[in-house]
Amino acid sequence: MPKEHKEKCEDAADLTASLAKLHIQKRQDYLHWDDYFMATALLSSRRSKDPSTQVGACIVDKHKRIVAIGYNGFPRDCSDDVFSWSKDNSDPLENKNMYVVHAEANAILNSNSRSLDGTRLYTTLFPCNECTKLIIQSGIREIYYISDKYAEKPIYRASKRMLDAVGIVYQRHVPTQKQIIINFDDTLKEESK
Ligand SMILES: O=c1ccn([C@H]2C[C@H](O)[C@@H](COP(=O)(O)O)O2)c(=O)[nH]1
Ligand SMILES: [Zn+2]
Repeated sequence: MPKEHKEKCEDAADLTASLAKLHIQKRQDYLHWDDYFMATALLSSRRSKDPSTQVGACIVDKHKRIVAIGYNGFPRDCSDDVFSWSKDNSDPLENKNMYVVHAEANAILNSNSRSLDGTRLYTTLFPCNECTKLIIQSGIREIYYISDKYAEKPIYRASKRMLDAVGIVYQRHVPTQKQIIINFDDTLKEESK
C-alpha cells in the first residue's frame, strides 16, 4: 500500500476511535443524588399556592428511591376560593395557619402508610415543631434543608431541641450546581433531530 494511502487510513481509524469514545463515555454534568432529591422537593414546592412561602418535601429510602413528595397547601376540597392565604388578619379564622397542611406532613401522608423507617427527608424549609413531631414518629432519620429563615422563632428552636434529643441528623444542603434548568422545548428539539 502506498505510504500516503496508509497514513490516510490510520487517520480515519483514529477519528472513528475518538468518535466512539465520545459516545460511550458517561456524561460529566449529570445530576448528583442530593441535588436531584432537593430539586424534586423544590419542583414540588412550585405547586404551592401560598403567596409568601412555598415549601416542598421529598422523602427518600435507603435504596435512593423517592417514596413520597409533598408541598404546603390547604386540605383536600378546602378551596382556595373559600380559605384565605393571609397571615395577619385580626380574625384568626381568616388566617392560613389554621388550615395549611405543611409540606412535610403532606409528604408523610402521601407515603400511603408505607414504612418510612430509616428514610431521609429533603425539604426546602427547615421543619416546624409540628412537622418535626411527625418526622420523628414516622422514623425519618436524616433531614436536608435549604432555608432556615425562621431559625430564631421558638417553634423552630423547639424542632432542633427535639431532633437533637432523638439524634436525627439535620444538615443544610449545599448544591453542587447553582441552577438546574428544565426546558420542555429541549426535549421537543431532540425529537425533531
Ligand atoms: O415546617 C413547615 C413550616 C411551614 N410550612 C409552610 C406553612 C405556610 O404555608 C408557609 C409559611 O408561611 P409564612 O407566611 O412564611 O409564615 O410554609 C411548611 O410547609 N412546613
Ligand atoms: Zn411544619
